Parts: sequence; C-alpha cells; structure tokens
Amino acid sequence: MNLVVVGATGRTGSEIVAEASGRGHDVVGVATTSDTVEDVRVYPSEDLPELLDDADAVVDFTVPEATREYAGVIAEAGVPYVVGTTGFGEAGIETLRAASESIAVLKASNFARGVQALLRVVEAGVEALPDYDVELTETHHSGKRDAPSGTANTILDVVDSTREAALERTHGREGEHSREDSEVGVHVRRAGTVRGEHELLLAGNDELLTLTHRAESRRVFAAGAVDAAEWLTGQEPGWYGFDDVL
Ligand SMILES: NC(=O)C1=CN([C@@H]2O[C@H](COP(=O)(O)OP(=O)(O)OC[C@H]3O[C@@H](n4cnc5c(N)ncnc54)[C@H](OP(=O)(O)O)[C@@H]3O)[C@@H](O)[C@H]2O)C=CC1
Ligand SMILES: O=C(O)C1=N[C@H](C(=O)O)C[C@H](O)C1
Repeated sequence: MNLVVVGATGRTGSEIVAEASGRGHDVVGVATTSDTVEDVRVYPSEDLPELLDDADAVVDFTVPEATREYAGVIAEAGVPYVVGTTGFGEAGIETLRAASESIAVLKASNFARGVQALLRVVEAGVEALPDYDVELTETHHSGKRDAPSGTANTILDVVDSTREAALERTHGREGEHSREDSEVGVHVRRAGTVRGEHELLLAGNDELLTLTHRAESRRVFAAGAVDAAEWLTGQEPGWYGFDDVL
C-alpha cells in the first residue's frame, strides 16, 4: 500500500511511519516543513495534493486546523482517510462528515485495541450500576494540546448514551462545590511523558469500581492506525470507527 502519513515528524506520526514501513508499505510523510523520519522522506504540506495522486490511504495525526484544511483536498483526490487527530469542535467534525460523503473516513480518538474493549466494559458497568456516581480522570504528557483528551470525551459519550441522559460535565472542582447527582466530574492531568491513561470511577453503595486503560508506548496507537488504513482501502465512502476494523 502507498501510505501518506500527515504529521509524520510528530510523537505519534513518527511511530506510524516506523510501523507502516516495518510492514512493507511504501510510506511518504507530510509535515509543515520537509524532513526525514526513519529514512522516509517527509514533504512540506503544500506538496500534499501531488502526493495524493499515488496514495492508497492517508493517516492524519496532526492538529484540528490542519485536518480541516486537508480534508477537502483528500476527498477530492478520492483517497481513504484515517483520522487520529483529536480536539475538534463541531465545525471540524462537520468538515470530516462532509468528506465522508465521497471517501471512506475512519475517525477514532484512540487506536489502542484495549480502549475499544474499555468502551464496552464502561457500557456494561454503567448499565449495571445506574445510580452510582461517575468521575473520569485522564493523564497525558505535558506536550498535549487538547483537554480533556479525545478518548475521555468518547468515554463520556458512552456514559451518556448508556444512562440515556447527558450528565453535566464538571471540569475539576474548586471552592464550595458539592456534588450533584446530575454531574460527572472530569479531571485532567498533564505531566512528564505519560503516553495516555484513562480511569472511570463508579462509586456508590459503599463500594468503588475503577476501569482503567494505560498505554505503555505509542506503538499501540501506531499499530491500530496502520491496521485501520489497511482495512479502509477496501471500503465504500462513509463514516467508520475503529470498532469496525476489529
Ligand atoms: N487517536 C489516537 O489513537 C491518538 C491520537 N493522538 C492525537 O494525534 C494528534 C497529534 O499528537 P502528537 O503526535 O502528540 O503531536 P505532535 O505535536 O508530536 O505532532 C504533530 C505533527 O503534526 C504536524 N503538523 C502540525 N501542523 C501541521 C500542518 N498545518 N500541516 C501538516 N502537518 C502539521 C507536525 O509537524 P511540524 O512539526 O512540522 O509542525 C507534527 O508532525 C493529537 O491530536 C493527539 O491527540 C495521539 C495519539 C494517539
Ligand atoms: O495526545 C495524545 O498523546 C493522545 N491522544 C489521544 C486522545 O486525545 O485521547 C489518544 C491517546 O490517549 C494519546
């Protein structure tokens, strides 16, 4: 497969370049400026339209502004598009949804297989404990831009859809702030080089249940993203998630 990795010089993109090259794919990278990663050539972003001529899939781990900028040109070129970037507002999601009318778009906030399993366990736990308090804590490296993480928002969406009523997301607490039954506390930590930890706490009836996923290296995201790209090349235009691949 000819694969274009946008964000190839980044923390995660560089792991994706290594993973895809290791599997024997022909990889080119794109970043804001030209570079080399793992002996793979990285082109400046203005070269993207030309690189798409020969591409079988694009994998994007950048920033929401870049994804929004490139989605149109990737859709025009008709190339399947795997999006790992997080932190989109509504307009960003709309741009990707529009692209999915003409190409296959697979967007996931977390390409670790364990997180897909966690989402199923969260659904089961919240369903089994309908009156318990719910609090979410996520921890990431100090370089992360968006908060809460994309995965945290996905977990909270699963909690909301399982409870059939959206809980009010309370971001940290300060001063006089007693807990309401209608809220879910969301706690964000940024420190060091933490690859990504998510913990959902369910508490009530004199007991605690904690559901935790911990990524130990970025290789887990890279493997999932390349699995997704390999799977997406055979798909019809539309909107897909990582659970479709597994
Ligand atoms: N879904 C998942 O499983 C995961 C998602 N992520 C998400 O991936 C994203 C990237 O994270 P991370 O790797 O830590 O970020 P980094 O800051 O390490 O890397 C960002 C990359 O994007 C490139 N980039 C930035 N702006 C542009 C642009 N306008 N055009 C082209 N390239 C651009 C940078 O290139 P340059 O340096 O040249 O500017 C760099 O290569 C985040 O949104 C993060 O949340 C991260 C891990 C797992
Ligand atoms: O920025 C990161 O590093 C990560 N971002 C994703 C997110 O926002 O959920 C996935 C993973 O936790 C690592």
